[in-house]
Amino acid sequence: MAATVAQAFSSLTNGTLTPPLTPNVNESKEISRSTSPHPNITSDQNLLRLKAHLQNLPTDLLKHVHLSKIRREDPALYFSAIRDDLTGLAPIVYTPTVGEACQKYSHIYQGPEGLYLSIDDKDRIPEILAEYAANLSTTPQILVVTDGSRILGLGDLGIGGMGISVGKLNLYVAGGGVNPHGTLPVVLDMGTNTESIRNDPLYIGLRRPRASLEEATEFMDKFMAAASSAFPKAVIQHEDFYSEAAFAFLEKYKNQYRMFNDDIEGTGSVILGGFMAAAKQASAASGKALKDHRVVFLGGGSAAVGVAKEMMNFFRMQGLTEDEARERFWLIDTKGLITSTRPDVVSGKIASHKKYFIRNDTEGKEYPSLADVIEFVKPTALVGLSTTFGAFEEAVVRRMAELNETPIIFPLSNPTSKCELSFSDALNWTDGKVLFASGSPYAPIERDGLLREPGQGNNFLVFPGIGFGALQAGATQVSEGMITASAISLSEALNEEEKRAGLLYPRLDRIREVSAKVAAGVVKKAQEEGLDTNERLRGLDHEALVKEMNDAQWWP
Ligand SMILES: NC(=O)c1ccc[n+]([C@@H]2O[C@H](COP(=O)([O-])OP(=O)(O)OC[C@H]3O[C@@H](n4cnc5c(N)ncnc54)[C@H](O)[C@@H]3O)[C@@H](O)[C@H]2O)c1
Ligand SMILES: O=C(O)C[C@H](O)C(=O)O
Ligand SMILES: [Mg+2]
Repeated sequence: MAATVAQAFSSLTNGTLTPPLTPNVNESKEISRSTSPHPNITSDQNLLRLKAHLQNLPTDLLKHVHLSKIRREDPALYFSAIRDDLTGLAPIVYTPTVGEACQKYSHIYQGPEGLYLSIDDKDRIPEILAEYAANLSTTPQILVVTDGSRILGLGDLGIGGMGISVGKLNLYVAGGGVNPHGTLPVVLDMGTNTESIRNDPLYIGLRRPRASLEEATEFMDKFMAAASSAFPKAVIQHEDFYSEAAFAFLEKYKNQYRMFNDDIEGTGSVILGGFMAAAKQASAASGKALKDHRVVFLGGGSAAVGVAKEMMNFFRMQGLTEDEARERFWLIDTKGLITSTRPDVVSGKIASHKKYFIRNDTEGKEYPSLADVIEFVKPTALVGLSTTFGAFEEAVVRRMAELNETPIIFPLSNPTSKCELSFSDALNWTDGKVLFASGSPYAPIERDGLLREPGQGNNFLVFPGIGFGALQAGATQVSEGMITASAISLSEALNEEEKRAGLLYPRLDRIREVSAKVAAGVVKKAQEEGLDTNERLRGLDHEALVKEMNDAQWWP
């Protein structure tokens, strides 16, 4: 049985040429008489029908599946629905439902959604991509590529990772204004280490253990070279690679191709942006200097290390040196606080990406639990990137509220089933004092007659602007400076009303405006660093650049 099903889908994992997310679609507003069952059906009516149908579907996954079908058949209709209700539909087309869709990818599969490349075809990648490019009538501008090895906090989902590439590109279009015809989701199928997936008769990916990092790098080298040659102007976003591979690929390709890693750099940017607002509010309440904030991280993977490194810029902006800025951070992984005296550190077995944040000032004492570390550090901020549901327990959260007038608590793991702390517990256990942002969305809560709105510290607030800005600038690279510029632009995008309401991030219904500002910041920095090639945008001031970005956005 398994073999038959695998054979039936073998074309998928054989570098089959599949159309991009939304190929060659007729975008005319009225349906033509020849194809419509009735000449009076209008696009407005179709939109109303879609909204009504979605309301009648009982689960978020069914809504996700239905919307995926609409996206393939009629992208203008799909993106019109999202335009009208991004706040309501983002949780369906993106985090958290996209996580479940990736887990069940082979079960809900309705047809190809992008480019599926198999490691078995690694020697043919240049030909496959060249042929693919030759058959397209529109040129991809943004590629989101994953190997499915670490999808959100859900582990190795193999070819199911395609769902996340598609989900990210949905946000590029809806939030960033990229033309859907210019988006290309890619999954690199290198096997999966999740045995239950390999043994699932419906699984459409390669039934082999995941390739080693060495083999994967050989494949990636070919993919990056071939993709950059087939689509020379495109921006390539790396997504949800397991941490070791994520860092290895970023380091290898960063200066060579127009690429960035969303989990390391996009997340770094969005959390730096939110922390700038939170630290300001916390310092105003406590009188503590901005440079004296102390940040504890639960998690030592690509997201935690990427965010901590990017957040160091906050302290450098306060005048601290690199070493002084680094000393503001304490990282905890499954073995406890990362100290120079911990056995895996002493033996050199610790993963190389964690080494930068080893604490040298613990005098031989170890701090195995989060509660121990909180007592030792007395932090002002607590960040969760640990993939562990409920890891911010009541005692820890209450202690944060005792130590701080307004504790900053960011449980950022996705999806909701992996989140370290819910918004309601955060409010209850801090007596409403918390400055809160989570990776997956929570609904606002009324408390003491006030509507408390949680922040959503998710990289979707910046990656559309980073990619779009890099594209518009014709940037040759996506530099660290451009990433930091995106965070600063995000923090400056809060409007007066949002500031008065104490929000850490702009509201989602303004995402197009925010993305244009983020993109403008990215373009400006590319120009300053001499990485831009679009001469037309040179010499424009910030306002003019924002207008250019707005004008360049695609609307359904
Ligand atoms: N909000 C966002 O925008 C955003 C962006 C990127 C990643 N994330 C989320 O961050 C999470 C981590 O991603 P990653 O790539 O770093 O994954 P990872 O698996 O590489 O890292 C997880 C880290 O957490 C540590 N850990 C696990 N359980 C722990 C526990 N109980 N106590 C202490 N440490 C523990 C592990 O040792 C590891 O260092 C995922 O859930 C992902 O969805 C969120
Ligand atoms: O996909 C998301 O929602 C954010 C992030 O990229 C993640 O990996 O969790
Ligand atoms: Mg991700």
